[in-house]
Amino acid sequence: MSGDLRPPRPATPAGFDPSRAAERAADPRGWRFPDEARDAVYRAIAERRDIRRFRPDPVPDDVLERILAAAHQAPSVGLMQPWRLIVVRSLETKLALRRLAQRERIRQSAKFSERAAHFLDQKIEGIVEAPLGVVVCCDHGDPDEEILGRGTIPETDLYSAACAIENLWLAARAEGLGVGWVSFYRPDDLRTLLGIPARVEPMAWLCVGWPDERPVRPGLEAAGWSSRMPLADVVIDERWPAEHAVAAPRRAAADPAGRPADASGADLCHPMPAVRAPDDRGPAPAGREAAVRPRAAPPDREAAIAARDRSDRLAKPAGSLGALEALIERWASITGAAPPAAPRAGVLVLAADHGHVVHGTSLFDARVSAQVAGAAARGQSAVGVLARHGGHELLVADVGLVAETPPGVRAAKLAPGTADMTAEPALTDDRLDAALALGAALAGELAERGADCLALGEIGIGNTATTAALAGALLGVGAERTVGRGTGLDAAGLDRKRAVVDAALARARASAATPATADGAAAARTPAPTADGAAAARTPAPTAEGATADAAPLPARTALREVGGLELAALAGAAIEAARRRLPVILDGYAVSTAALAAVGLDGGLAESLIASHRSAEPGHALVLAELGLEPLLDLRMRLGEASGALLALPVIASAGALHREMGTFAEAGIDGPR
Ligand SMILES: Cc1cc2ncn([C@H]3O[C@H](COP(=O)(O)O)[C@@H](O)[C@H]3O)c2cc1C
Ligand SMILES: O=C(O)c1cccnc1
Repeated sequence: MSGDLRPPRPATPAGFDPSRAAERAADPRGWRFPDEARDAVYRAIAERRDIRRFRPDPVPDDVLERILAAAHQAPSVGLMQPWRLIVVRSLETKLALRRLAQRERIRQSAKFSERAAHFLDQKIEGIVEAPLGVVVCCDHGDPDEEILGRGTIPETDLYSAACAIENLWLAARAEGLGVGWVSFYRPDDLRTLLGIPARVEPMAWLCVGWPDERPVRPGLEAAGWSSRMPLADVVIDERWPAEHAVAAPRRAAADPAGRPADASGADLCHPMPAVRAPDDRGPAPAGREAAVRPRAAPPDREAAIAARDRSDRLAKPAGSLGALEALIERWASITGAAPPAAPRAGVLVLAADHGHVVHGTSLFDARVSAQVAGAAARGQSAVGVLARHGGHELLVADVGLVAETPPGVRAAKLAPGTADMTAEPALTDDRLDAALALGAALAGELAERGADCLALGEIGIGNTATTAALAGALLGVGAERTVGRGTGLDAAGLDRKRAVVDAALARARASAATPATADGAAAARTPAPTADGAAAARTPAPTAEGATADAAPLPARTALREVGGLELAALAGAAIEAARRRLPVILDGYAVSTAALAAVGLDGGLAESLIASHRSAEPGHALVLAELGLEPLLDLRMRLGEASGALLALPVIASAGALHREMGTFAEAGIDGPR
């Protein structure tokens, strides 16, 4: 017993396992996992995929907690644990992020090939499809706090948070959960949406849910985009090789054999952060801004998923109907079903005049508005012909013509035109309210008469100048970006129109910034609170190219009141009413789309009910559509108005409906599915 003369074993140091030095020396590999467990780790790594399609089934809380705990076990420099994990379940938030991502995609679309655009499309849809969003943020904390290891490399907190993302991703794979990393948004947009403070970096939106695809190799590789580089290309012996001898590591070309390896799972492009202005789409604002309460019906996710599932089963290559598939899904999410094979539109064309035409903002005289409205009602103008041939019900209404209401046109005049927007607010608050209500009533009337959707149009000499001012006010940009030729102004006319629009914008911005007055109109002049509680007039907005805007955007109600017009305000009311009734709103050109942008400012939920028919030749239209996150179905370089573009898109919508409803599935048509 006393034969063992070795000194007593020192106690195991705190935080270590009980192995002895001799044991470790005898079996240096003794710390490894049993083979099966080790293989499972490598398998999770090798079979991790960036997932884009998700089932709607919920993720149980215990599974979610395990993957969040895995993220939280990531290594971090100085044990700073900078990650913050925001779990998002709200459909409203997911829809809002999808809009932001769509907006970025449209803004940057020129940079993408068709293939890239397709990948991004799918990625963006994943935001809404996945039951969960996990936003991984990095809290930079106090830069002066001493953190081990951060001294020379300040980005170490980001590196650490990236490890947390990978941990979550691998754990999710082991659980059978899919993760899709989305970074196609402006960080400031996401900050505003989720109330994230400026010192915190939103690094990734992770879509998390049960996958509705089980890819054996990366999507980008399957599409022949690129493939995993050989290990030897990325591992360097001892020293960086001389640059002239070996080309810098680059992405490998596609490997047609498709080795089962992964490529980047992250987005194709990371937009530079830019300052994004809050708008007035936050909580219902106080005072007059609140006159129109959010009323849009929520999207029907189940119907949208059912439509997508059917699209996938139809006898065609997956996704081959392109934008029509997105259209069908949107229609289903609005109405509960795919488009009918012959949708009947209620065509609402609202006519009014504009005070600023005295400055020569149109090639035509104000009296022409009523003449065109009369011709429309008689079936002689463009919308008259298209509505007749399409078999759609057409309602032309005078909501503010200077001339007498022509025969055949609904008499609903609120005023003989607007005031001159360069000199005073184009509308009073009461008139604006009346116009919103009138548009809603007219839309309701068409809905009651059985319309499947609402096609919106306008008539009003000078209304492209009003539209340019409204778009400028809503987007925080100047006339340079929003004014086009309208009915066909020459260069001098264009200059005149720009000057008028800039003058109106300057007056409107000054008026909106004026503090309270005794007449009680003050509430309406104060920028509405935004999602993060700040004033709307805080920061300039990014413009379509991502540059900084000229000025702070104005709240929608303020913008409508300051520049008008009566038909645009009534169109906004009509769009809101249609969305409440689950009717798709088919936008026409520049004027209608800008009215819809104002309507979205009054009721954010409306955005999901909009369908863009065409892109007008008016240059500002693209800006407005991008802001709405909408891609038009057609681009025919039209610049007519009246709802002509909306009616031209209806046969496309009808065809999408017919295809969706009447094509056979692979099984029905006896066609073999993909290998
Ligand atoms: C004959 C005629 C028919 C039209 N139909 C639509 N518009 C379109 O042009 C007008 C807007 O352009 P601007 O701002 O340059 O005046 C609106 O009436 C719009 O509906 C017409 C214009 C004219 C002249
Ligand atoms: O795009 C439009 O809506 C438009 C363009 C020019 C004239 N009227 C309307």
